[in-house]
Amino acid sequence: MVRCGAAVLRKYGNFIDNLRVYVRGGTGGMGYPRLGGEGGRGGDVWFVAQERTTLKSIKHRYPQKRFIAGTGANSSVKALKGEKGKDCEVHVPVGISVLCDDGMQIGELNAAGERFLAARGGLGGSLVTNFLPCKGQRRIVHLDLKLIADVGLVGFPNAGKSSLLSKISHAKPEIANYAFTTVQPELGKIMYADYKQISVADLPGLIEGAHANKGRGHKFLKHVERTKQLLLVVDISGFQLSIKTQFRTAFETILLLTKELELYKEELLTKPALLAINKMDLPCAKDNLNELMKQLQNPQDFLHLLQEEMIPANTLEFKDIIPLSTYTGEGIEELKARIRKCIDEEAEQENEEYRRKKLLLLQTSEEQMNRN
Ligand SMILES: Nc1nc2c(ncn2[C@@H]2O[C@H](COP(=O)(O)OP(=O)(O)OP(=O)(O)O)[C@@H](O)[C@H]2O)c(=O)[nH]1
Repeated sequence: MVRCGAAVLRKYGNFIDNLRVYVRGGTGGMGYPRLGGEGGRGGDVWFVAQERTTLKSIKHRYPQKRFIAGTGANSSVKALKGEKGKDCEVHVPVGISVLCDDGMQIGELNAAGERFLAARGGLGGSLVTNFLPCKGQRRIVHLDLKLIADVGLVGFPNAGKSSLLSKISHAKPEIANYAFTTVQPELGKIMYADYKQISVADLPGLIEGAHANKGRGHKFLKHVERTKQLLLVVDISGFQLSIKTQFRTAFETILLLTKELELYKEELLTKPALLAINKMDLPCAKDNLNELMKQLQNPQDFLHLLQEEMIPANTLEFKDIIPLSTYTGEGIEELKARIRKCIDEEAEQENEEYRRKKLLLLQTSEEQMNRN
């Protein structure tokens, strides 16, 4: 069991999901005025997405976090057109957003091999520049990592997300009866008999007010953005962060989680969602579940139990609700099957959409050809 905040901080210190770096394109080469020669263009700085790369490893290898491309070659009698400077390629993890210093997003790298031009090299000296070379583009950018996983586990601390992740996948997260045991996103994979794999990310401890960056709010809510499916995990016996905070029933917990997601980004509520109700082995769990199901069927009849600011404007529509216990294993296989079904349905819908668009495109180009 992790007992003190120091341990938590130490573990968190291992995970980096944002890195500020300086990039500079190479300066162009000198032109050759007498012979009208043109200097080589400066090299460019590229970010290239690669599996198994972490921001931490970049920081470790390049502690100065400066990436500068090569200078273009000067024009000479032997080579009137100078050679281009050497490009600088920085391998970054998949799932990176590139942001300017003012927070504006300028690029995204979502698959291995994707490239982003971070800083363009300067032009070589030529007649236009009076044979003087131009400097390369220079700027500070932020590499912001958002995990890409098929399923994101969303729940308040102690709901049993880590326990669930280790039950359904091969991940070995830290588990303890202590809120915020999970302080960095943990990834696992569910393996199916037909070798299909579905990745699941445990997105650590949301708390009330996470949308306003309370706790580690934004740091983790941003990871939810790139998951295809949400799996809300709630403790059937309710949730209380500490003795100083109010106790929340499972129903209240679900509404609060919905509210946090909604306040952070409304679109998150349009993602397909499943609800896992954990700790069904506890005494009174069955009675609590009956009560909760009644509340979920007609939530509007129970909203008076909540303070107004806790009520989300929209509700999450759960594709399935699965009671389970990570202790006894009840419901685990069913959950795995439901996750699979939901992901497959989504993929089928995407394929259908793709086929429809392609057909439309074909029809339009055929019509255009006929008209010509
Ligand atoms: N009775 C019971 N306890 C459970 C069950 N699943 C998890 N727990 C316990 O609940 C506590 C919290 O479990 P975790 O898996 O660490 O919860 P978490 O949601 O990952 O917590 P954070 O890391 O704080 O976000 C631990 O003491 C677990 O042993 C369950 O099915 N039944």
